Amino acid sequence: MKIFSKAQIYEGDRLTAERQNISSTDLMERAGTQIFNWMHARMQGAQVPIHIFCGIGNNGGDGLVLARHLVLDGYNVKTYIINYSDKRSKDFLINYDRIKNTTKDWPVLLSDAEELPEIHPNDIIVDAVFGIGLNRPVVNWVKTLFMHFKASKAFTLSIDIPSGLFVDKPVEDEDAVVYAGFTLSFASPKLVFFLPETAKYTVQWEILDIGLDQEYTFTTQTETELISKYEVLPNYRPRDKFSHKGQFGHSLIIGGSYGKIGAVTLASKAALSTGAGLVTAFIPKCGYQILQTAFPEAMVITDDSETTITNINFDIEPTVIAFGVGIGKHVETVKTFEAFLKTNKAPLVIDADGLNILAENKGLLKLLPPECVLTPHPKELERLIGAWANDFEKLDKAKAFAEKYKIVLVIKGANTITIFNNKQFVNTTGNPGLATAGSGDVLTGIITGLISQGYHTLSAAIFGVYLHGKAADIAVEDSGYESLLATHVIENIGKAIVDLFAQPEQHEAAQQSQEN
Ligand SMILES: NC(=O)C1=CN([C@@H]2O[C@H](COP(=O)(O)OP(=O)(O)OC[C@H]3O[C@@H](n4cnc5c(N)ncnc54)[C@H](OP(=O)(O)O)[C@@H]3O)[C@@H](O)[C@H]2O)[C@@H](O)CC1
Ligand SMILES: [K+]
Repeated sequence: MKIFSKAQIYEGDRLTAERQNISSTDLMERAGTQIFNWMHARMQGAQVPIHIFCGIGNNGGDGLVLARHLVLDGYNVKTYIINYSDKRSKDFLINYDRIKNTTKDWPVLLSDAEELPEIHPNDIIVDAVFGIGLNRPVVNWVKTLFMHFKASKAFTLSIDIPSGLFVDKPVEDEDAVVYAGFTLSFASPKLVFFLPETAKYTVQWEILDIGLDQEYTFTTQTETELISKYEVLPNYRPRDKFSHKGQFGHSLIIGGSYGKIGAVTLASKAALSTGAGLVTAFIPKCGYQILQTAFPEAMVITDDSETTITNINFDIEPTVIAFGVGIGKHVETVKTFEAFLKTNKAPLVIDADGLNILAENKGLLKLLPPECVLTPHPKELERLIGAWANDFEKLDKAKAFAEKYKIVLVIKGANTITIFNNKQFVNTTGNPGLATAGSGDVLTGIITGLISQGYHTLSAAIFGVYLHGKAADIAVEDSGYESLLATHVIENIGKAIVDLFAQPEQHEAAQQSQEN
């Protein structure tokens, strides 16, 4: 799913009105009506007190449309205007008149924090104070109002975006943002729903289709894409009946050190479980028996050293090489890595201490093969690109770094973001269970296994991150978050692949067609 920028959303709204020959007021009516339908389907007329807080721009206008429909349908509604500015938008004013004329229900005007209404924990708050038009910090009394929402413990439904959250800037004051239980967003989710510092402002989100011009939404290129099943499926490479293991490549996993042979075992298992034709592990001598016993499907080549990697030397022709899991940073390891990079021609996936070696020897970066995959977690990323002040600066620096060295950068996190060529792909699968030992090794193996069978490194990174998260999502159904082991993720890669082709259950299908 595309994530549109603020400018693209405004342009989409404008073009839609123009091409469909409707007014912006009609589009607002659609938006507000969609929210009403969503609430009505869930509330079925329940008389829970609903407090609707409307700003004076178009987000507030959406709130007024919703309020009008709820009042006309007999809901228990109280509407407030948050009078933070005199610059009321045209469509706000039209809907302000409409609610007064059709319902005789005059909204309450709030201009300071003295007169805040009482809100009970079982009430519902609808937050239509600011939308994507927020462009500066909110004034103090509005901040107090947002804190009042939070303190009430009432369920909060935000329209389009939690008020106080910028679309394209970091939050400076955490109290000046609404904490939403649910956000109903128009046209596309906002990038901030997925970034570590701002994801917490909405527990859940859903997209409401307001019928934006289809040609515009299909043809517009976005900097950010949200990755779910429907984005990875078209890139899936089906196998034909007469395929043989020679077609799926040979993965070489270079890594391990004394006490860390498990990392290579996990990565090797994951590569083969994702479909690599053959897997060879290149490990220190001490790991020979361990690996052959723990994972007989893999072949093993040993280094000259008993405990570390000191001399990368093999006579096979791997399709892809993974470097770094469990490897350590021994000076001999660094030396042999440099020598290896100078002659290597195979696609490369680098993880763990492989990344730390790069960070400590930045001269090696220019030796990386084109479109090399790097999979740092935030600490490893910081060592590579330096510290950042906020998520936006992090993404900017990461994009510049990826561009400079022409690499595919996989930033691991709750919503892993893959960066290549100034585009960012935000993953949607995965869960807190993945915060466990070895889960990164498994991801390295999955990505390697995909490249091995012919996926382009970028597709392999995006698809691999998706599969890794999905396998974990399936696994936690049995294990719960706490008991999830990296091994369980490997065991469920197959189910994650099968799930790509699962037909949705009937109720899911109905919901999807409603959403589309
Ligand atoms: N476009 C369409 O057709 C559709 C749009 N839709 C809806 O419109 C929403 C966007 O509406 P919007 O552009 O009117 O902005 P909104 O967020 O309501 O803010 C209002 C104004 O407040 C101002 N302002 C900013 N920061 C401020 C601050 N800290 N303190 C005080 N004032 C501040 C700033 O104006 P300024 O003062 O800078 O001129 C801003 O313009 C969008 O999220 C969606 O819900 C849907 O109906 C679908 C159709
Ligand atoms: K809002």
